[in-house]
Amino acid sequence: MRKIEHLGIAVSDLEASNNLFEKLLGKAHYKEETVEGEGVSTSFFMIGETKIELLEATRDTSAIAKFIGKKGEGIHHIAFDVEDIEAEVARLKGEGFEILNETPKEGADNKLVVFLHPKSTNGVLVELCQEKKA
Ligand SMILES: CC[C@H](C(=O)O)C(=O)SCCNC(=O)CCNC(=O)[C@H](O)C(C)(C)COP(=O)(O)OP(=O)(O)OC[C@H]1O[C@@H](n2cnc3c(N)ncnc32)[C@H](O)[C@@H]1OP(=O)(O)O
Ligand SMILES: [Co+2]
Repeated sequence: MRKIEHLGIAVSDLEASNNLFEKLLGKAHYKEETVEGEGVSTSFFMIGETKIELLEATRDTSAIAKFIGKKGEGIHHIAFDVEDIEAEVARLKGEGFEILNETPKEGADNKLVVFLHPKSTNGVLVELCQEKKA
């Protein structure tokens, strides 16, 4: 793990939360992106070397919709930047962590992503992110 890539925050209204976080952080978000595969619309703020990722569900079956339905808005996951996601998945599997998708999938912000089940990480949903190679 090289650094915290982003903190994912589940929100019900992306536009309203963009305004709130722009006031909070004193800066505008630098991109919005929908990831249909995940059923999310995202918005990113750069804070030093780390990002805040706001996530709104685009469909009822999305993980974000289910999370908000159960727990309300709030911190949803922590994402770590990794050099080699396949190697990291193999290492973590060997360490006994539960990998939710062994094959990396399309993430936002030009990433390949893998998730670990929160029950194997002290109740914290963990995402691994590798920058897609050009
Ligand atoms: C990829 C685009 C973008 C990016 O950065 O590029 C994203 O970050 S997309 C983010 C949204 N996508 C995901 O979260 C994908 C991975 N998540 C999942 O596969 C599910 O959400 C899963 C497996 C974590 C939970 O799904 P499930 O259907 O099992 O929901 P339950 O409510 O039944 O949860 C079971 C159990 O886990 C606890 N839980 C659920 N979500 C979280 C969470 N975010 N953090 C911590 N714990 C979580 C939930 O409370 C249940 O625990 P229990 O003790 O049984 O109540
Ligand atoms: Co994320």
